[in-house]
Amino acid sequence: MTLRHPESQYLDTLAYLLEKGDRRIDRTGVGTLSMFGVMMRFDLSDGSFPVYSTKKVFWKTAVKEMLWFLTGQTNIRSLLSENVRIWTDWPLAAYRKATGSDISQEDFEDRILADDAFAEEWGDLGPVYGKQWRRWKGADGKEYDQLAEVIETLRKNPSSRRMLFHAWNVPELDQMALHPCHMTYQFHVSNIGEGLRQKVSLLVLQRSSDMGLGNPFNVCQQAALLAMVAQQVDMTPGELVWVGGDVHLYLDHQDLARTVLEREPRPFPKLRLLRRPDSIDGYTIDDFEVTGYDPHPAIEAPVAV
Ligand SMILES: Nc1nc(=O)c2c([nH]1)NC[C@@H]1CN(c3ccc(C(=O)N[C@@H](CCC(=O)O)C(=O)O)cc3)CN21
Ligand SMILES: O=c1ccn([C@H]2C[C@H](O)[C@@H](COP(=O)(O)O)O2)c(=O)[nH]1
Repeated sequence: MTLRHPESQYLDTLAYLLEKGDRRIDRTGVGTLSMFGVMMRFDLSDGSFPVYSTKKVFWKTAVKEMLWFLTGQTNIRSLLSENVRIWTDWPLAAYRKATGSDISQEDFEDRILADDAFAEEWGDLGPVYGKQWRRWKGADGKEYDQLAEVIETLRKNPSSRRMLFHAWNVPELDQMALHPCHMTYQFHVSNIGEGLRQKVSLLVLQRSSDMGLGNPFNVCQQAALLAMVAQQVDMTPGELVWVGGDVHLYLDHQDLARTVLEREPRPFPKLRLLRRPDSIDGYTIDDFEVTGYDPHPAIEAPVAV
């Protein structure tokens, strides 16, 4: 028996959604085909970087979003200054609704970049991922750096079953532009005490997943996070285990899904980190070298807001 390409986990999910997905209305009003409960596993131990090949994935944009989470920032201004525009729709919708203005996305983005006060008032997404990962505010008034704690435990007590951070901060949910989708990141170390190099794996629980746009981004940025954490704790990256709750295909992404299903997956590229920064806070996009990425063409698709 030969193993199938790991990307077939993605493609099989899309095929299932197209054929048997539960057709349901959703918060955005677009409508989805959905299934509840999916697991995909990607082995990163040979340097593979799970960037899907059946459509071009803008992996740099996805990794830049992950680096932005790591900074703890929640304002889209720092994303825009890196030319990442995937979060603009939500503050833009809030601005248009509050002011009645019909400002274009470009003008809104230019103003966020140029005008400090405007950026502060209209560019913030509320206490989303970065805030919760790095500065979770406890009832005791203290701020908790969940990610730093996980890295510390990986180094000092790698057999722990308590190595996780999460973003589902109940009292702050209603201040967030969107509730966290990738909400729990749990780490696990194998090869402890066997004289072999230790391997660290990551399981992500994603309560809601847009398979057309979000999932290709999420899988590769989560693999990038695992590569960074592994490097920081001197371990080999093991598996990325991706678990989805409500896994869905928006109704206006059905052609996208049919197109990728007609394509033959190509080998995943390899990821190499070119530098070892002193801490998890030291990475930049230039540290990521991706070789052998030869995808089929990009497919444009609308995002449900
Ligand atoms: N409906 C929905 N789906 C999502 O995936 C999603 C949200 N909302 N809201 C929050 C973030 C924003 N995310 C996004 C938003 C847009 C793209 C997107 O448009 N991707 C295009 C172009 C990428 C680019 O311009 O660099 C793509 O082809 O992948 C991807 C992820 C992921 N999340
Ligand atoms: O990283 C992300 C962020 C968001 N999504 C998708 C999943 C859903 O389609 C929407 C969020 O809507 P909810 O009504 O809050 O579930 O965004 C994603 O796939 N990946």
